[in-house]
Parts: sequence; C-alpha cells; structure tokens
Amino acid sequence: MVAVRLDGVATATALKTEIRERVAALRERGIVPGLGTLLVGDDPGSISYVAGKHRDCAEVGIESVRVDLPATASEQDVRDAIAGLNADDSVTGYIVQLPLPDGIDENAMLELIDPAKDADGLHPTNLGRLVLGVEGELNSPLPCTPAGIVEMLTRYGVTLPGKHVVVVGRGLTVGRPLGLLLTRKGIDATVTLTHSRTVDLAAEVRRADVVVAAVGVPGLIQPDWVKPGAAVLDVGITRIVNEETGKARLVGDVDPGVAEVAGFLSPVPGGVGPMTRAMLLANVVSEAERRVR
Ligand SMILES: Nc1nc(=O)c2c([nH]1)NC[C@@H]1CN(c3ccc(C(=O)N[C@@H](CCC(=O)O)C(=O)O)cc3)C=[N+]21
Repeated sequence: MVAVRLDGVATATALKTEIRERVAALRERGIVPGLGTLLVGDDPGSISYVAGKHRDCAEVGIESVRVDLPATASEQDVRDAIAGLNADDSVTGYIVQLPLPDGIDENAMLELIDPAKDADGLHPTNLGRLVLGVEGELNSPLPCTPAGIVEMLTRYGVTLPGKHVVVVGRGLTVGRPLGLLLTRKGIDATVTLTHSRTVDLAAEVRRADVVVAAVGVPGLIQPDWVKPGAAVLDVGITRIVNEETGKARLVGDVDPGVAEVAGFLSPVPGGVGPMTRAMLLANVVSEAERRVR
C-alpha cells in the first residue's frame, strides 16, 4: 500500500482528549453540556450511529438525552419531539437523525430545530451562516462531516489553499455543505461538485488533488480515476448484511485498489465516520461555551 492512511479513529481520539478538557472546564463553572438525539424508525445503520454518539458523549463527560420514536410516528409526533428538545434545558444541542421515514417532510423538520441548539449545523439559519462565512460571536455550528474532513486533512498536513477538490455527491449532510466550506476564505480550495448527472465523472476525478466520495455507491471510485499522489477520502457507507451470519459489513465508495495510487486515503470504516462523531461533540461543547461568554 502506497497511500498514507488518514486514521479517523486516532485523529478523533486526539480531538476527544481536547474536548474532554473543555467539558471539564465547563463543569467546573457548573455547566454540563448535553447532546440530544431524535431517532425515528428502525433503520439498522441509524440505530448503530445513534448508539455510537451516546457512547462518545459518555467518554468525554457530555450528558446525553435520547428520544426514539417508532417508524409509525406521525409528522406531528416528530414536531412534538423537536419542540420537547428545544424546551429541554439539559439539552445544549441535538440532532435529528436522517433520513426520516417516508412521508415526513425532512426540510420542514430541520426548520423547527432551534438554531442555537442545532448540533448538526443543518438548520437554514446555520447553513446561511456557512454561506455568509460568519465568524466570531455568532460563530455557528458547521455540518459535522465537512468539518471533520477539513480537520483531518489539516492534522495530516494536507494543505487546501489553491488545491482542486472534486466532491462526488451533493447531499445535504456532506457534499453540498462541504463545497461551501472548502471555498470559504481561509480554506481557499477550488471545488468541483459532481453528482449523478455529471458527464464523465472519471475525467473530473482525474483532475483532483483531493477526492471526497460521498454517494453510497460501493467501489465507485476506481484506481485509474485517481491522480497519483492525490488524497482520497471515502465517505460512502453501504451496509452489506451477510445472509447466513446476519452480520453487517461496511463498504465505502472507493475501490480498495485506490490505495496503490493515492498519496493519502481515508478508509471506511475508520476514517471520516469517527471524525463526524467527534465534530458533533465539538459542536455541542462550542455551543455550551458560547452561552457562558
Ligand atoms: N442528522 C444527521 N447527522 C448525521 O451526521 C448523520 C445523519 N443524520 N444520518 C446518517 C449519517 C451517517 N453518519 C455517520 C456517522 C458516523 C459513522 C461512523 O462512525 N462510522 C464508523 C463505523 C460505525 C459502524 O460500525 O457502524 C466508521 O466509519 O468507522 C458513520 C455514519 C452520520 N450521519
């Protein structure tokens, strides 16, 4: 293997050490940060991620509040649960786990989140602040996966100013906000945001210094699509369940052969996923810190 492995587990562990210290400082002042999660339905992936988030909280001293609704919940049930989290003083920030079941208007639900409690940075106000590049007092939470990607590249010394980043996928939680973040002043990448209607995706990817694949198509990114030495970050997660054992295996969007061509590779599992979870904790702690300033 040629590529340097971008180790999300090790990087997230380092971040969590810093977060634990910030939580301890808050607790000394009598402030206990709390993360809420709202999970609707029984998607196995979502159940596993939400469980992981609560374990992470326990590790760093953040309290957590878990609200689970059945797949049969109505939109009104979801509205009520969001109103409950907005009103709960023990919840500093919370997430509404996506996707929501069919028939529930996801965008309408995201709009109901109190922007000051939006741990995912997906409320329109916070997405707007991402576009505006608001810093300082109003500093708003950044979407966790894009923030985790930038943090990981920074910690491995992969510089972004002037680099050409090809983002594959335009979804709400990764591709679209990542494009906005990477082109901000101070990060200064040049971004090509590709999607399912892009003509000749391979040709676009070949021009990239950094490739971020976030579509959920197993093995999409082929070794001969990658410029030698490029940094490749795999964000796609597809769960493949073994019929006999019932065990799930996680497969990314990047063909394993890419490791022979790339300069850096963030794998699935063990790459961007753990970083996403660490950035969620960081958003909650930042929110608690903002409130005492
Ligand atoms: N409102 C909302 N915010 C999200 O941030 C959000 C969401 N909805 N819906 C689903 C996606 C997916 N997501 C993951 C986070 C961590 C791992 C993760 O830690 N993965 C581990 C493996 C975990 C396992 O074994 O299942 C890894 O890649 O190494 C994966 C996926 C957050 N998402």
